[in-house]
Amino acid sequence: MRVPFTKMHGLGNDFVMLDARERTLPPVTGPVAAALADRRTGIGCDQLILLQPASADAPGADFRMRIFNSDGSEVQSCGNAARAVALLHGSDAAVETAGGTIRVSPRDAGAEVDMGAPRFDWDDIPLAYAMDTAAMPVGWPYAGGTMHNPAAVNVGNPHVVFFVEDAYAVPLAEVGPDIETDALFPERINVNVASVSSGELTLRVWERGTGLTRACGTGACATAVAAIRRGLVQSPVTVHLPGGALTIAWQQGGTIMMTGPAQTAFTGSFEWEDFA
Ligand SMILES: N[C@H](CCC[C@H](N)C(=O)O)C(=O)O
Repeated sequence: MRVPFTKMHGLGNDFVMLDARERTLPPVTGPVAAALADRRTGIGCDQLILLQPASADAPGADFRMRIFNSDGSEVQSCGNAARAVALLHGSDAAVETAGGTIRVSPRDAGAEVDMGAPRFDWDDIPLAYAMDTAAMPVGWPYAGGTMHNPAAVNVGNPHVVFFVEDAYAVPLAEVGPDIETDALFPERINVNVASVSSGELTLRVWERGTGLTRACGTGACATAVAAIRRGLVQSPVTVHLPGGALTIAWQQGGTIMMTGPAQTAFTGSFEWEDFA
């Protein structure tokens, strides 16, 4: 079966988009997603995004977005892909995800997304046992220092956020995998390292199931919420990632609004049987 795809990205966090809202595709499994995501033997992407008709679980949604990391793991949310979906869909939409229903609105060269409300309870992250998620009594050493007292936030998917002097001084490719797979995080975790300067955030992310990416929308949301909770910045806040900047707005008790760019790189097609 010949299958069309659209290659898109949000600040360099890239996606292969499969649109099965009006056509039937064979089941997308973890191994198929990982094969398509492979940058040498497949199309290559950080995440594979599958659009389908909304399920009965989300009556108010216009359609469903499923997210597969490049390791094939299916996860609950993807902020940069939400903006790409807004661009692809071309109008406002309520989008069902495993992390809850989000609302996307195309904006000039990008989109605004209501990512829903963050959750902070230890068992909502989830953590393996009870702990204060505003400043966790844990630390991880790395060559040259120790990162400690992170925050944990669930923004549809799980994030741990470390605030450090210089986000670019942390060897994130070394310490990220250890934290991602620590037993404290039964569903693994996305690892955010951020620094604060002039009321803005500088952020780098080791993504669960993918590794270092040029940008992470949910990471920007989680980090902004954690920084606002700690009084380090005010809302709305600009978050500078390696691939570019996002604007995140949030007030205690409300939902997270993320605004930023999204782009289409190219379109193509592939033979399903070559990857299944
Ligand atoms: N790696 C994430 C999914 C992709 C999130 C990221 N690409 C974004 O823009 O939010 C996870 O396992 O929860």
